[in-house]
Amino acid sequence: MEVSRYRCLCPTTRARRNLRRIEFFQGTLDSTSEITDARIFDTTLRDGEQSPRTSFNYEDKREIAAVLDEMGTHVIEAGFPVNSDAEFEAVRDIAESTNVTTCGLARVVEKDIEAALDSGVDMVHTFVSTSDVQLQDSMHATRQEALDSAVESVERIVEAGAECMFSPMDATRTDEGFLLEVIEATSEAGADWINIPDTCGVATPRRFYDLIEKVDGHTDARIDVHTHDDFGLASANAISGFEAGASQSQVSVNGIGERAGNAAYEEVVMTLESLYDVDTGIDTTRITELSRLVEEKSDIPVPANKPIVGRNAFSHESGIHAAGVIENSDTFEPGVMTPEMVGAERELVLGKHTGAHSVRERLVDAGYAPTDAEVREVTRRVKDYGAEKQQVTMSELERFATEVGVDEETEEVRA
Ligand SMILES: CC(=O)SCCNC(=O)CCNC(=O)[C@H](O)C(C)(C)COP(=O)(O)OP(=O)(O)OC[C@H]1O[C@@H](n2cnc3c(N)ncnc32)[C@H](O)[C@@H]1OP(=O)(O)O
Ligand SMILES: CC(C)C(=O)C(=O)O
Repeated sequence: MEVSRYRCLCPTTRARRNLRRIEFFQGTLDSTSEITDARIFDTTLRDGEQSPRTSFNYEDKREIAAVLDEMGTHVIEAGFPVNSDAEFEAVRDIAESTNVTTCGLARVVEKDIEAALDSGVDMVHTFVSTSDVQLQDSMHATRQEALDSAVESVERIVEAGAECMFSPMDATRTDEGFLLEVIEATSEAGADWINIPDTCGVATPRRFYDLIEKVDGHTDARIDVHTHDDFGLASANAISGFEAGASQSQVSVNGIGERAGNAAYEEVVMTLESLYDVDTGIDTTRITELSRLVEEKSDIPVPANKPIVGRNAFSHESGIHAAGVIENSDTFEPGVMTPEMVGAERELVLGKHTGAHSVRERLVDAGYAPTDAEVREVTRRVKDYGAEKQQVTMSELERFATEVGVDEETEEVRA
């Protein structure tokens, strides 16, 4: 029930934001939840594009990559070069036209790795299944074959001079002894990054923390995590990975990706910034713009209640909440995250749950000078109208004000 935008309740400057953080977190950030190293690897153009029924054309990929680059994203996985000529060209173009570290995906297959290297990306991300179910029924390979091809692939990438990321696919459903053996072997072969993928989204934050902590003890490579949202835990697991020592998380804008998707760019970045006090270096004020761009290009609508980028993320209809927010937005918003920080706007929405404070604010904002009795009467009409599931727009509010006979504010009053 959108009716109006409510701006400038609480000016947000970086200094104020930092001050707030200190107030909110005094004594609550203990050493186990500290995150010191946090980089963002965006896979919107690779895993995000694997969303069923989604495909980005060349221009879409370029446009999305340009915004991610301008925002200061650390790595962009531009695609899977062996997929097709069009994909190869798009990846090559992004590698050439951006300043960011670019990455291309490759199976542990020679032609995939050569295609990725030829595309000119800075980093090649190679992966092999390590869980028994995938080895048996997807790759049709033994553990030894998977291990050998992983090592050979890493060696080839390192020899070619590209940065190398290795993923034991389905790590969270892999026998732990074998997982550690593959990680040790690929690390020795020269992998710069070991990515731990929760391919089928079965990790929980606690279990994922334990796994990342264990992996950290078996490699000198930097650790990256790739989490899926089958149980709605992708972003929580990504953060848990950071807490356990990972340096980087793979995310996608709006959380798009295979099945239920990946950890969401906006959720992971804002959690790091606002709840862990990490300066990611990313320009968060463009998050809403980025989300709208990916929504349009992917054709995957963002749910209204999606954290940070959903239409309702900074909207208030309930009377109690709106009344509090009118005085101080920290009353019913996180406080450590404001709409300004993500390039969004706060909205006071009028409907069945609206209270008098909100109505008064909207009327005054629109140039009226209502009495208390008039506010009560307009509020009654707003509620009745809203209860019929009708949208209470600004023009409805003005109609109610006219019907009730609310005076417009005079020059004298204004002075
Ligand atoms: C969890 C992930 O997101 S993994 C990434 C998944 N992304 C994609 O698949 C998107 C792009 N994929 C593609 O364009 C195609 O699947 C290609 C080009 C990679 C391969 O296409 P095709 O040769 O037609 O094979 P197809 O896709 O039907 O089957 C996959 C093949 O890859 C093999 N495979 C799967 N994972 C790996 C791996 N990590 N390393 C080596 N081979 C692998 C399978 O065993 C199967 O081999 P087979 O053809 O000998 O049976
Ligand atoms: C390629 C790998 C990292 C992947 O996308 C997954 O396991 O989900």
